[in-house]
Amino acid sequence: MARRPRLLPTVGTARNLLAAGLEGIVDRAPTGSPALPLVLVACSGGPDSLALAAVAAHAAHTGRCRVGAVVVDHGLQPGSADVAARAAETVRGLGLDPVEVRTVSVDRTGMGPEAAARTARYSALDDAAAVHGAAAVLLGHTLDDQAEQVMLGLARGSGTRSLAGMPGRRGLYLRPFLELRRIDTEAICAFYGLEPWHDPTNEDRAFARSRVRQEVLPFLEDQLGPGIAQALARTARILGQDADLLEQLSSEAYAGLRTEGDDGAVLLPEDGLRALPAALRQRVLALAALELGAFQPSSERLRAAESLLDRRGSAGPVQLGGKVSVHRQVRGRAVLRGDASYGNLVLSSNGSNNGPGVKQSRRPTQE
Ligand SMILES: Nc1ncnc2c1ncn2[C@@H]1O[C@H](COP(=O)(O)OP(=O)(O)OP(=O)(O)O)[C@@H](O)[C@H]1O
Repeated sequence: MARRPRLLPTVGTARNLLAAGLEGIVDRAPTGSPALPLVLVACSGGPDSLALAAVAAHAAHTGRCRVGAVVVDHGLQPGSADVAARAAETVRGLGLDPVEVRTVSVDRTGMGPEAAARTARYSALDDAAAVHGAAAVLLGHTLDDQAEQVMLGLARGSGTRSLAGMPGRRGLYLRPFLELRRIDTEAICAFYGLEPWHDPTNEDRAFARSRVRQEVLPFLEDQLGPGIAQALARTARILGQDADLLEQLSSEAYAGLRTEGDDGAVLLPEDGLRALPAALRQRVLALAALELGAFQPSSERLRAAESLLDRRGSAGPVQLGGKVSVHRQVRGRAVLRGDASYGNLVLSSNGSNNGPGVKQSRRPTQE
């Protein structure tokens, strides 16, 4: 009989990471209860999610939870159905139950292929979690994925939230392996005798992420010394905490400043906005835009909105996206005195509520 290799320290670390991630989720039900919570592994058949499935199968054997899996077939490459079927068979072999293959149709309108596949995948995972009443969905992202994400964010000139990378937990979704290296997930697969599938698109230089993985990070490691991936992941953790704080402070500031105008418009007093640090001012403007139904406005649009505070008299509108615009409204007396502190920034949806002196058809001050 083939002897099982000795337990790798990495396997122990991975089990501990998963146990920590599941804390507060699986310990709600008593051990052995018929209503054990179900955890679903989102499994592509690649090394990261296959290692996660194996480690999660071990968690199921401890009797604390049930573990199933969802394999999504994006149908984008020839043979994708076979890859999905093989992944499903492998995780069934690990004892996971239920195991589902979901075939999705990827709508690429207005999106790159990666983003379109991601959107379709998350919608399938959301649905599977709802159908099975899952307590959590596990994703196999590793420290290397996090480092690549931060690097790509730096290259785009992103802000704090984006540079904070992927969260360890958001809603139902958990990423217990964010502190593991990709090389570790390969070792875990080898330990369990699993043969992961290697996605050829991960090697495709047409994708910026592949170039970061294959060329940029190895180059930086060569030039700056080892540990660059860990350093980038550490930056993500630090910025994640900073972003949480900034978001909390801006929510509080928004609640303190916001009043309602006519037709559902949101009024923000200029003197209150000016008194805020710049980092909060733009976030407060973004919160108002989000409340009115815009997507997260770009930093250029937010800067343009903020610059209305430097104008004399009524000004704008500046478009913030999603039919939400902002204009500066100054009361008559204030215009005469040139006293900006008497004005409001008025955010409204559908171009309604463009205050005195601002014609609806006027072009945005800045895009
Ligand atoms: N087709 C899929 N079906 C189910 N889950 C998926 C699928 N593709 C990705 N995922 C989930 O999203 C995570 C990140 O996916 P991504 O494509 O960034 O990495 P990957 O290199 O494919 O990961 P892996 O090594 O697990 O295949 C995966 O670890 C997995 O949990």
